[in-house]
Amino acid sequence: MLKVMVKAPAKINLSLDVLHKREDGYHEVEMIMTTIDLADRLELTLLNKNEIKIISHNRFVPDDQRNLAYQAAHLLKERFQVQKGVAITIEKTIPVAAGLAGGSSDAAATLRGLNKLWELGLSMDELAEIGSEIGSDVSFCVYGGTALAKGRGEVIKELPAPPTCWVILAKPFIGVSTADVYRRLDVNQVHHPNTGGMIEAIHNGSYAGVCHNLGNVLEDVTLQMHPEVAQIKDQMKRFGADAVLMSGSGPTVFGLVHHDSRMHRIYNGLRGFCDQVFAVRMLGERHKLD
Ligand SMILES: C[C@](O)(CO)[C@H](O)COP(=O)(O)OP(=O)(O)OC[C@H]1O[C@@H](n2ccc(N)nc2=O)[C@H](O)[C@@H]1O
Ligand SMILES: Nc1ncnc2c1ncn2[C@@H]1O[C@H](COP(=O)(O)OP(=O)(O)OP(=O)(O)O)[C@@H](O)[C@H]1O
Repeated sequence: MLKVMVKAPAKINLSLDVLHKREDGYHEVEMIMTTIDLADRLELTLLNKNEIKIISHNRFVPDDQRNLAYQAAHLLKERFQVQKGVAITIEKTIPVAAGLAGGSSDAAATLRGLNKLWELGLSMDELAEIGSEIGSDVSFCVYGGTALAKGRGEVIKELPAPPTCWVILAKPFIGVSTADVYRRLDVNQVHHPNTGGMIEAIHNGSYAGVCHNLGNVLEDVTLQMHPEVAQIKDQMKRFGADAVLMSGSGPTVFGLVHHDSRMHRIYNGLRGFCDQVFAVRMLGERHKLD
C-alpha cells in the first residue's frame, strides 16, 4: 500500500464535568463526547526515506513537530522502530483552537492510517492507548462515535448513538487555549452537570432529555474571558435552538434543533455575526472510521 486517505471528524462535548485537580496537574473529568459530520481529510503517502513530512496549507496549523499528526507518526515510529517514512497532507476543515478536537482527531486519524500504511497490525485499543500519550482527547478520537470519557479523558466507555437532530456550530473570531481555561477553573466553584442524566437520555433516545442535561463546567470560565461567547449563546437561543452549550474549552458554541426550518433560521441568523457557522449531524455510534 502506497497511499491511505483518512477522515478526522470533530467532536462536541454533550457534557463536561471536572471532579478534582490531580497531583499530576491534570483534571479528573467525566465527559460525554460525540463525533460530528465535520471532518479534516488526511492523505498519508509512504516515503522510502526515513522522515515525517507535514503538508498543510492552513496558516494556523504548524507543519513541523508541533503538529499533533507529526507527533502521532513519530511516536509510532519510535515505538515500533519503523524504518519507513510518511508525507501527511492535512486538508483542514475543522476550525483551529475551537474546542472541537481538530488537532487530536488529526493525530487519531494518523494513528489509524499509519497502522495500515506501515502494516503494524495494532488493535483500536492499542492505538487509543498510544494516542493518550499525545493528548487527552486523542483516545476518544481513535474510536469516534459516542462515549463517556473519564480519567483525564483517555478512559473510554462506548455509548449508543444520541437521538437524531441538527447540530449548529458557531465559532466566534477568537481561539482559546485549553491549558489556560483549566488553569482558571476553580474546582470548588463549579455547578456540576448531570452526567448520569445525560447517559440515561442517550440510552432512552430522549431528545428532550439530551437537551435538558447539556452542561459544561468550563463554560463559565471561557464566558468570563470572552463575553462574545455568551452573546452567541443568547442569539442561538433567540433564533430558536432547543438547547445551547459551549463545546470543550470553547469558544465554539453549538445549538441543537429538530426541524430543518429552524436549523436554516439559526444558520442564516448567525452567519455574518460569527467567524464560521456549520449545520451538521452527529455521526452516532462507533463504527469503523476508515
Ligand atoms: C477540553 C477538552 O477538549 C474536552 O474534550 C479536553 O479536556 C482537553 O483535551 P486536549 O486538548 O487533548 O488536552 P491536552 O492536550 O491533553 O492538555 C492540554 C492542557 O489542558 C489541561 N488539561 C487537559 C485535560 C485534563 N483532563 N485536565 C487538564 O488540566 C492541562 O493543563 C494540559 O496541559
Ligand atoms: N493537526 C493540527 N490541527 C490543528 N491544530 C494543531 C494541529 N497540530 C497542532 N496544532 C496546534 O494545536 C493548537 C490547538 O488546536 P486544536 O484545533 O486541536 O484545538 P481544540 O479544538 O481546542 O482542541 P481540544 O478540543 O482537543 O482542546 C493550535 O493552536 C495549533 O497550534
